[in-house]
Amino acid sequence: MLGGMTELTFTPTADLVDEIGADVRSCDTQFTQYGGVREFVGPITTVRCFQDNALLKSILGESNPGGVLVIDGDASVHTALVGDLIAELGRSNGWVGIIAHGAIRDSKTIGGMEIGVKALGTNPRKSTKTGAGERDVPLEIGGITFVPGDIAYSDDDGIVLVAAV
Ligand SMILES: O=C([O-])CC(=O)C(=O)O
Repeated sequence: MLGGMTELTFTPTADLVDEIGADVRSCDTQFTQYGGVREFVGPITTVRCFQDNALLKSILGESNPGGVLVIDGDASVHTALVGDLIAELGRSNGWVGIIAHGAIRDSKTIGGMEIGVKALGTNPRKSTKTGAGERDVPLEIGGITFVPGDIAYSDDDGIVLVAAV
């Protein structure tokens, strides 16, 4: 046994749409791929924070093999929510993906890392580090609700959510 964690099998998002049909939860937001991994799947943890990244950093500091962190930064690209150190922290703790409704920095380095990272854009400006924000809350992004525990499938075509069984 490997700690009881069952690895989820990646399925292309277009195949999921074909399987699920009209009720599919596919995110309309046009994210850019920045990570070295372009296809990932995993149960989501959620966090909402505005131009402040202390809370998301502490979450990515928790061991979560196979997990995907969805960050709602209210679409602000004024500051970077994730840089190479935070992305590496997540990768080293088993996280397979980070989806940031906001900006990142150190994009060149992140492009060589073994983790999926999607974001709206980049900005080298740092976020504040007060810890403000909320975790494990439903997030409305791109016309769908990201509910903690949902399974996110992410690839070059988009992001599809499936309820956990
Ligand atoms: O510390 C930050 O605000 C983000 C950062 O640069 C990193 O993760 O490397």
